[in-house]
Amino acid sequence: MKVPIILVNFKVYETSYGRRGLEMAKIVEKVALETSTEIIIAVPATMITRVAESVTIPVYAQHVDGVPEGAHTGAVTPELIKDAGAKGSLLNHSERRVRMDEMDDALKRMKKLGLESVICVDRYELVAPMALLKPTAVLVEPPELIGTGVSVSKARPEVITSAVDEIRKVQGVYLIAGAGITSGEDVYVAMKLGSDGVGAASAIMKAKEPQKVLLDFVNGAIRALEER
Ligand SMILES: O=C[C@H](O)COP(=O)(O)O
Repeated sequence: MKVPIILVNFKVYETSYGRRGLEMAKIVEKVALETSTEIIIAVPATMITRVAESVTIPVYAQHVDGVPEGAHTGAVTPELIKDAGAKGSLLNHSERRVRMDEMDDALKRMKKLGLESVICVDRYELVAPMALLKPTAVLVEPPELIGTGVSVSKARPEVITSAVDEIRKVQGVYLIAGAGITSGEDVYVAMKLGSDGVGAASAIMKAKEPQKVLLDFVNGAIRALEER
């Protein structure tokens, strides 16, 4: 994982799967290559192999289950996503919670498999406790702003600054901010407040011109880094 971190969560938007999902992955790859910036995409589990075989950017799962191998119908385990070609996964997104004991187990197995991990939390108070589990990054997102187009950078900047204070208590874990990130300015502000990057979904997945939006994001991130 490299700073600036830009993580595009495909969720299950209609642009996330099939031919359109593949096209979206290619668009993200194009922007990543053109700007020499790493952009991570978290795709539906059913798309991991197809996408990972088609693009050079890091492909993540959106969720993993901490259940052991064996009789667990429908589970998506760390071993399965690794085998499918994923480089990492989100864990505990507010739209896909994971029980604490399962998260701990999933994380241990992900580390063993060399997979990156992004634990999502819905409030800054959970940043340090989750960072102590030593994921690659913690993603803080106020759930009420997710998908609204009203960014955490503008509406709840104190969430980012408090989360930055929390992540500093633990060495070697990145902090990502998300929820409602819509423009390069939102990315710029999130990073100026001290985050290592952003997570975003709707602004890109629902955009008429996702390439333009993403390019704006990357430019905002680069501008913030240059001013550090
Ligand atoms: O993982 C991504 C977040 O839930 C942000 O979603 P959003 O950009 O649609 O607000």
